[in-house]
Parts: sequence; C-alpha cells; structure tokens
Amino acid sequence: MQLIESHASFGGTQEVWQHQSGVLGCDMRFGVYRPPQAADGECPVLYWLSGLTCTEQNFITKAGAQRYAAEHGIIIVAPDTSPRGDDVADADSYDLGQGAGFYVNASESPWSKHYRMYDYVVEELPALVDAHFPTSTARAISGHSMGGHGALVIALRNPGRYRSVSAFSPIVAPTRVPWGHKAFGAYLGLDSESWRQWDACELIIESKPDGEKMPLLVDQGEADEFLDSQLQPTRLQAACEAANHPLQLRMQPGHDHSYYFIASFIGEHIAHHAKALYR
Ligand SMILES: N[C@@H](CCC(=O)N[C@@H](CS)C(=O)NCC(=O)O)C(=O)O
Repeated sequence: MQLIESHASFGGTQEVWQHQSGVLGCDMRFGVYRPPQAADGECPVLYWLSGLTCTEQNFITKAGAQRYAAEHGIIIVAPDTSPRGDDVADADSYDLGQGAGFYVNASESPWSKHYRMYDYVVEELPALVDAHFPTSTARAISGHSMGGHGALVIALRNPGRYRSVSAFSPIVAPTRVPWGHKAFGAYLGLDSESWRQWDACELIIESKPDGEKMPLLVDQGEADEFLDSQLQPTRLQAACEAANHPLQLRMQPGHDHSYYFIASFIGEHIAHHAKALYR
C-alpha cells in the first residue's frame, strides 16, 4: 500500500492510498478520512460509493463530509468506481467501462477479466482497510446514483454485514432504465434473468418475509435531471410497500443530481449512520 495524499482536515487527515488489487487485477486508489478519534482507538467505517464518471476524488473533494466524520468519529472509505488502466477494457461513453463499474461482478468478455467491483467492495477492500487502519467491526454503506444502487444492493445482499445503509439519488431499478440496460447487457449478458440479483427493487420484492429488513434512508432531488429517466424512486417506494420493508424516501425540492445536493445532506446521513454505528 502506498500513501498518495495526506491532508490535515478537521483534526484528522484525509488520505488517498493506492494498492494492487488481486480481485480487479490492477492498481486501485481509495480515499480514507481518519477522524481525530482514530488516533486513540478503533472507529467504525462508512463505505461511500460514488457515481458515474467519478474516481476516489469526487466525494473527498466535494461532499464536505470530513467535518461530520470528525464530529462523530467515523472513518470514511471512498473507493474508485471501476478497475483502471491501459490494459483494462473501456468504452467511449461515460456510462460504460472505466468510471462505470456498477458494483457488479461481470460475467461477459471482455469485462469479466477486471470488472468485479462487487467482490472488491464487499471482500477485498474491507479486509485491506481492517488490516491497515484502526477500525472497529461496525460498518455502514452509502453512495450516490450508480453508487446508491451499489450501496443498496450490497447491503440487501449481505444481511448482518452493515449496521445501516443510505443513498443519494440511487438507481433503484437498473433492470428497468437505460443506464442499467446498457451496463448490465454488457457486463452480465443479454439474459436479463441474471440481472435481477443486482437490482435493489427486485431484491426487496424477492426477500424472505422473516429476513433482515434494514431501514433504507434515501434522499432524492426533485430537480434532478435524471429523476424520471434513470432513477424512478417511486419504484423503490412500491417495492418497499409491497414487501413491508422500511423506507424513508425524502424528496428534496430544488435539488439537482450534483455534489451540491450531496453536500447539503451528507451531515444528516452521517448522523444517521453514527446512530447505528455507535448504538
Ligand atoms: N452528465 C454527466 C453524467 C454523469 C454524472 O452526473 N455523474 C454523477 C454521478 S451519476 C457525478 O457524480 N459526477 C461527478 C461530479 O459531479 O463530481 C456527465 O456526462 O459527466
């Protein structure tokens, strides 16, 4: 592991680390905010998954999360959004290939060689983080847009692994919208039956009545340019109602899809996670 950046921030440090990922078969970078409390003992970890076109930089430079992570004593880990490198498959468009890993394990050539972001976020990255940073066993997960989809799917598929989950403007039903059709068609193949295990709404509808029902906190801007075409949060509302799954969906007037929206509510999300992480 190599330290790429370190900046003092709110009594802690915002760091960027690089490592060789065995799961993805390439070098990967991730941000780690180390709150002041981590100097004296173990802290819980919030994993943040960013959206299309992002690297590990977008969240750490734009969300303003450090102030709240320092206040609550939470380590925040923010990985890149796909495998990277000249020998990693890519596409010309912003919504497929590098910067658009969709937090799935690809089964189709040429993507299957490197695109295993689900295994990276669920297995390899937490093991690495736990080995190198003063983490407690308590974990939470959140994300934005494609990363909101990732956070919801990862939490729903791994009962007991996370204490809380939240999302900003998530792609709640990728099997039913253009971004998902394009990415899943490429990464998972044309048999859409295999897509359903990567769709938050499908996972909720298919969940066992007596399984874990972790409450979902979702913020969505009403002026989001992708609201009707790609995000469609009413699908999540309907799935949660049908399956009796607790959901707090907050429609936020005037807000768009950008990090200005995330910065406006990240403090409330971190407070929400802190309650579960320090319960
Ligand atoms: N219109 C955008 C679509 C991509 C987009 O809005 N990405 C969101 C996540 S889905 C984002 O976080 N962008 C980076 C940023 O705002 O810093 C583009 O073509 O770049």
